[in-house]
Amino acid sequence: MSEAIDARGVVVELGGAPIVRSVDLAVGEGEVVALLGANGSGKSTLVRSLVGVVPLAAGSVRLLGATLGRQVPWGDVGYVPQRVSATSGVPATACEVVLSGTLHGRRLRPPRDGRERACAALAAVGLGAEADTAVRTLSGGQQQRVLIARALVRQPRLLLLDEPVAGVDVPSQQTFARALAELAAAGTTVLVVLHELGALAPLIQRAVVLRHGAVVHDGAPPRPAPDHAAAGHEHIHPHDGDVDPVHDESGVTPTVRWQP
Ligand SMILES: Nc1ncnc2c1ncn2[C@@H]1O[C@H](COP(=O)(O)OP(=O)(O)OP(=O)(O)O)[C@@H](O)[C@H]1O
Repeated sequence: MSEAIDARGVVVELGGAPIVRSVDLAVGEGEVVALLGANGSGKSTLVRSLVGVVPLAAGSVRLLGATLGRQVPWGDVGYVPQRVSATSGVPATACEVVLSGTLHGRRLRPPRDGRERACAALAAVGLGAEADTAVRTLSGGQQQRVLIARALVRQPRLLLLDEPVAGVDVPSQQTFARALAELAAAGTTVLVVLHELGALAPLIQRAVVLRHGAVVHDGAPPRPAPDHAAAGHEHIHPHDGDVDPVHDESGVTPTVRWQP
């Protein structure tokens, strides 16, 4: 299996402090991997370094077989940052924002079927009825879904999502999970930062857990104990192995919450 992401010895320093500490991360083509960890463990910073938004202090990254830089086929890469208000001041409709996702490199005009594809991508995140709505009038959660649709419309080979469903209502999470499942079935590689697996749990094949900027677990995703997963309860379960997958920064409290 060739690697869609091949990161070796990645170190990121921000404000003079090491935030990501010598991370090796290989994600094979077609894999769906969750990046987990407590607040401040470096998940966003790692993902940002993988797409070149923050510079590497050391190490190397290859995406889709190319060294990070202009050689990467960016048209095949979708990236949705953690919720930002980047769209809130933009006088554009949801459809127009999504259409901009089809533009990259030398492609300066949307494809002929652009609107159709944009509408399909909006429908995939539960916003089919909002295509012509000005994004600035949408809620924060809806704007985040517009950005997800903007990444989906590329029909990317590699999709990096930073907490895509944080603050999104459960039905919309499920709609999004279905869209992601379709992409994954079509062979798209997905690296998704999550606090909880939630609606995406059935898709996640592997979990990488960061703590203090270093990988402390890379393997099976945390899963609920079946006899405890009664509806309406929130449970905390350590992983089956000898490593608890997510701790708070004190290293004491497991914080993998399973919501049935
Ligand atoms: N630009 C910056 N300058 C200095 N420190 C930063 C910067 N950006 C992030 N950090 C610090 O890096 C650490 C990791 O942040 P990061 O956002 O990557 O963590 P995270 O695991 O994604 O957290 P969360 O789950 O809260 O989003 C935090 O301590 C944060 O304060």
